[in-house]
Amino acid sequence: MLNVALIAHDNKKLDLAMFVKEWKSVFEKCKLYATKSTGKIIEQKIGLKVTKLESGPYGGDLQIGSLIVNGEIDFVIFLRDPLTAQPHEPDVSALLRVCDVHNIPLATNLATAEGLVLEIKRKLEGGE
Ligand SMILES: O=C(CO)COP(=O)(O)O
Repeated sequence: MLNVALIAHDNKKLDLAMFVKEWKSVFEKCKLYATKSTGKIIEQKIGLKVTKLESGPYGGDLQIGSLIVNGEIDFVIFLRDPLTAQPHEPDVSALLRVCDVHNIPLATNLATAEGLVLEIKRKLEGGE
């Protein structure tokens, strides 16, 4: 089982939901984690089960970061809003940093997310 964290800032939540819908056949084979509002949208709009953590501004990014440190996340898709300042920017940076510290594949835009989901699909199909 592959563990995937899905996170999106408000202006990117629709993009993420559409992306997850497009690749539902892949994501339904993964264990999904998300920050609270992102997870709710994925559950309600796509019908996938998601383990929901706190909302990003309330520490959810740090909780995902902690899961990464514990070796419990294999892939992260985090659609950030590059045009809006976030009150919890230090938490966002910390999450990105632990991905790099632990060499966890991280997509922060749809183009890279596409590449990442193809890699998830390849792994699920037993590819090395
Ligand atoms: O703020 C976030 C990531 O930094 C996402 O949090 P929500 O999914 O709760 O909106």
